[in-house]
Amino acid sequence: MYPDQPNLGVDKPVLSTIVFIISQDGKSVLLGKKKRGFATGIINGFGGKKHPDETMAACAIRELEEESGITMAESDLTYCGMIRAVFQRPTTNWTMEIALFRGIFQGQDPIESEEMAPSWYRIDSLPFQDMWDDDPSWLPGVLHGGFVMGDFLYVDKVNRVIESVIEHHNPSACSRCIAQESGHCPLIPREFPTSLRSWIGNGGFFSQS
Ligand SMILES: Nc1[nH]c(=O)nc2c1ncn2[C@H]1C[C@H](O)[C@@H](COP(=O)(O)OP(=O)(O)OP(=O)(O)O)O1
Repeated sequence: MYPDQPNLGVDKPVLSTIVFIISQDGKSVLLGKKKRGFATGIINGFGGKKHPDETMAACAIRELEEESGITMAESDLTYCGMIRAVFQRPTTNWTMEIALFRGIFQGQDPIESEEMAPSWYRIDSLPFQDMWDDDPSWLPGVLHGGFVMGDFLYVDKVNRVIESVIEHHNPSACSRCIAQESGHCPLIPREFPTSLRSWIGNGGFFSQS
């Protein structure tokens, strides 16, 4: 689960992106199974680490094309939130901050890359058993047009969230939250856990804004 460089993300968060391409009927999403490197075997949208000289949106466009062959303009993507994953390690933790984007499929079929094997999945039956542990708590909302900000603390070397806090800015878009009139995701604690704050360290995208 860890990237090759053990010190990456320790002093300041690794900034990265994910793009979710949604079918024109709104019922399916294009995802890819990671074939190599960090998080091999995990199914996710297309994305990766931001280069120093680019914006998050430019990174999203570049990574989408590198991993799926699909070309899109920045204006075709909608920014739909940010999640932060803190990975707990015995002596140091490291952090990844991930900007989320949504786009509508424009007819260009994806091509398998050396990094990702793309497939369409129905939004009402996403393959959560093979996805990141945080995804069930926010991805349905984002795929239905919502906006999310979330923090997740991961246990050492395991794809398992041990603490989290999440805010759906458009709670009506998330079916899990519709079930709870409060508008809060039932999967996460209502109060921001102070213990999670202490794991976050030196801040990054969130603290810059
Ligand atoms: N907790 C998490 N939940 C989630 O949904 N996606 C996560 C996640 N933690 C990381 N990711 C995603 C964000 C990003 O799209 C991807 C990590 O990017 P990679 O390490 O694959 O970057 P690159 O494609 O730049 O890799 P290299 O070219 O191998 O350096 O994993």
